[in-house]
Amino acid sequence: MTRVAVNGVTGQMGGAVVEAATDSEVVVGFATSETDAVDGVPIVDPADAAEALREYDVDVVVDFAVPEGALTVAEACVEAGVPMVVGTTGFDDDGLARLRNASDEIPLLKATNFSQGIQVLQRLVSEAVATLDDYDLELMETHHNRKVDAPSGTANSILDVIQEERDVEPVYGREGHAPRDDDEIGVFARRAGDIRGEHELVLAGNDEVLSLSHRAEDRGVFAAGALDAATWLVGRDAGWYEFGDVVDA
Ligand SMILES: NC(=O)C1=CN([C@@H]2O[C@H](COP(=O)(O)OP(=O)(O)OC[C@H]3O[C@@H](n4cnc5c(N)ncnc54)[C@H](OP(=O)(O)O)[C@@H]3O)[C@@H](O)[C@H]2O)C=CC1
Ligand SMILES: O=C(O)C1=N[C@H](C(=O)O)C[C@H](O)C1
Repeated sequence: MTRVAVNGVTGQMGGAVVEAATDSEVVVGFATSETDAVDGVPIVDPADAAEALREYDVDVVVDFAVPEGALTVAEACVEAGVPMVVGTTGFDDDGLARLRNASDEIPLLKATNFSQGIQVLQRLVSEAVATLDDYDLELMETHHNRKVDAPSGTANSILDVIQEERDVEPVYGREGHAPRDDDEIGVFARRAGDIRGEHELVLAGNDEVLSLSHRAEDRGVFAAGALDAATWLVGRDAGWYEFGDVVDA
């Protein structure tokens, strides 16, 4: 069985990963709060992660935490020579560069969304934007009221896919006198209740509206995808990998 360490083990996604790990074994977790164990998984401070990765003979780390915590553990993975799956979102450019540096030394797979449906949505978005190349584009995402980063990592990834096809400028949450330019894309983030994650791209023009959307109904979908990615990553060469590499394999 693959021996997994979970970064952010006390969080919503950390708990979902522990629950979903039936074909792999979660042997240790990292979190800053002073808790000894979650569901029988011992918890270690991220500052001591490198030592714990060796002590618990970890094959791969699965991370759903906060950017600073993910970076601390990525550096521990480099020190201990352990592959890492990064699910945390909200990195700034410096954080992303530090992850890229880590991937020079270890296999590192980063995804803003571990659902297979979002993989397909991204392909559909690419085709729709390339084909309906003069339609207005508007991107919406909705998440639970505890989410701290906005727009979501997934919305930013969808925006990247769109910008590969068309030179559109994002306008975040319009207000006031804000007439629309042809080459802008409105981007909107809503936060409410316990909504697991919804994303929608609307393309409108030529007296018609096309809506491409995805809704996650349970965090288990992300946890299962991340664990699949973790198993796939063990034994790979150092480098930067994405969830599409796993799904297409
Ligand atoms: N890629 C994907 O498919 C998905 C990505 N996500 C992303 O995963 C991340 C976590 O989401 P979620 O579980 O809902 O958030 P939570 O707030 O529920 O959990 C965050 C976790 O991070 C821990 N943490 C805080 N600071 C540190 C640190 N310095 N080092 C290590 N751990 C730390 C917290 O525990 P403590 O305070 O005890 O340290 C907690 O366990 C977010 O960035 C979210 O966007 C979420 C779902 C799917
Ligand atoms: O914080 C969440 O919950 C989620 N975060 C990811 C994101 O920022 O895109 C993925 C998913 O939408 C759930």
